Amino acid sequence: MSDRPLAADTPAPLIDLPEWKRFALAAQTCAPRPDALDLIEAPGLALDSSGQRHSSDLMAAGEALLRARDFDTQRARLLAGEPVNVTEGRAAWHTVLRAPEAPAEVRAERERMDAWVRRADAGRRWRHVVHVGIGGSDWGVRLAVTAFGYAGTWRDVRFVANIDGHAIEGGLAGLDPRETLVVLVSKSFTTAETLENGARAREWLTGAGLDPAAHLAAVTARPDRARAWGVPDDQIFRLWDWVGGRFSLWSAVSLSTTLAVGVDVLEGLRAGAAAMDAHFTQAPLAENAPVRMALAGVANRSVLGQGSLNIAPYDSRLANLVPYIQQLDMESLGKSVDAAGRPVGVPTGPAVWGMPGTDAQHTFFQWMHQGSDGAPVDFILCREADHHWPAHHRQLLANCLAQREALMRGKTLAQARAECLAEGMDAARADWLAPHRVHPGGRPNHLIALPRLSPYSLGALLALYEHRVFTQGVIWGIDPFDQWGVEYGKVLARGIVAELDPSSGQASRADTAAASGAADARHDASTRHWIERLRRGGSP
Ligand SMILES: O=P(O)(O)OC[C@H]1O[C@H](O)[C@H](O)[C@@H](O)[C@@H]1O
Repeated sequence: MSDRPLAADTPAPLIDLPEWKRFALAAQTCAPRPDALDLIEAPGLALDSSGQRHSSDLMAAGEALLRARDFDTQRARLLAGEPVNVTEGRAAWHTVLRAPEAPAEVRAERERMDAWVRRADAGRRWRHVVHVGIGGSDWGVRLAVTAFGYAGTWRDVRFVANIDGHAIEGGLAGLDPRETLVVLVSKSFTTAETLENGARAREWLTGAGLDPAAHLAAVTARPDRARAWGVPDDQIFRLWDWVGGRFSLWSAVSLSTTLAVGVDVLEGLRAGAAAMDAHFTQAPLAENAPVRMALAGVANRSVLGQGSLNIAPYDSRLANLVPYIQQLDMESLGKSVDAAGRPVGVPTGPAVWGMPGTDAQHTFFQWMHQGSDGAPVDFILCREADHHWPAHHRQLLANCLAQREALMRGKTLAQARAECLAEGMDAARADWLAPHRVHPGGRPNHLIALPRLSPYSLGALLALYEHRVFTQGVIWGIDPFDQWGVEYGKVLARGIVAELDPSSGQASRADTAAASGAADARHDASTRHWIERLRRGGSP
């Protein structure tokens, strides 16, 4: 960790800035204007912000706010690989992983992995791939494999993330160990879930009479640990400390993606993301897609009090986009203090949730239309489908546009009453039913349209979200690249694991405390109760 002084990275408190007050006032006093089309054509996608509040005054206030936050300098520091992750004193240089002119060591590792995969393909090796990793070492790969391998691939890829033993049991069930490659992905190579699940897979290989080393590959920033764990050097692929886990799919973390759907997919993802990086760097702020999404996100969350953000991809192949963005956004922006440790003073990152449409319409869209809170929505669609049923695609697109229009337009009491009367109800019944059919409308949204779901457009989409998250971090003044909150629970779990083990000394300490009636100061009464009870397993 660097001892770099914080001062250089410490912005002024947001709420003290006159630019913030101007932005907040402008956001409060303008309305969404869906009749004024507000469209940006960015690489790989088009962003329609017509469903967000917008006005020339709000845009000018947003630009002034970004200037006050020294946005140009912060963006340049991100892209130059400077230590923008202030609390951990390191860079977040994911953009270089997809840069055509990447440093030699990055290019060399890309080539080494591609060559390894091509050799495996040529030899038709590894009918089954078991990808073991969690969080940033999992979601990007799941997303890409589902997006491009949705119709099946000759290699069967399974994902094992959870420490729940059922996950690894199911992940290995029915596979032929002789045909199986187990890919362990862990930046730190210390993550308990990944190492435990990896150990079960290794036992499974040994139990089948195989040399596990021949069936293991690893992707990590700590090749020394992977080597000590038993992975041969030529099957260890590198990432670097200066890449955050949730920003790492551009690296060898996507080994399983390339085994499932080809090295070209990863190349396409990188090319789309690199094009979005160039757009983020060069486009004027008013036409800069990530910046516009960030300004809308800050207005919705910090000014208008919207507590969540719904992601609605109208493409079933993008089912894993929701957890991917959940981690990207919530691990990055789920913080309440700025880089100097002061309260930000306004609500920061929203809860991110969602589900592909049209499933979502039959699950929670009722709440979006008429619930007391509602949520801003990012609608995502692909103009062209890759199947052969155009009528399905027309219905899918129609549903997306209709839901969006209903959320924007709403329906007044007078309209609802007139509708009831037109359906033949008498006036008394129309008066009674009409309030149930009112929609407030005015729900903020973006529409993001990809030409089709290509690796290029998906890469651009993911980079759009990465830069949106970064820009919101700059405005709020928080470090979007650390995740201290994840640590606390991990540390407590380590202690409780030992206490749950009936053979451990720690557990007997809890027993003794319970037997003597003395409170065990390490836990509250309820946690202590459950440790005791769960230690006994199924017995009463
Ligand atoms: O890749 P690893 O070191 O195994 O880490 C896996 C995951 O661990 C934690 O949950 C972090 O909060 C994530 O950001 C990270 O992606």
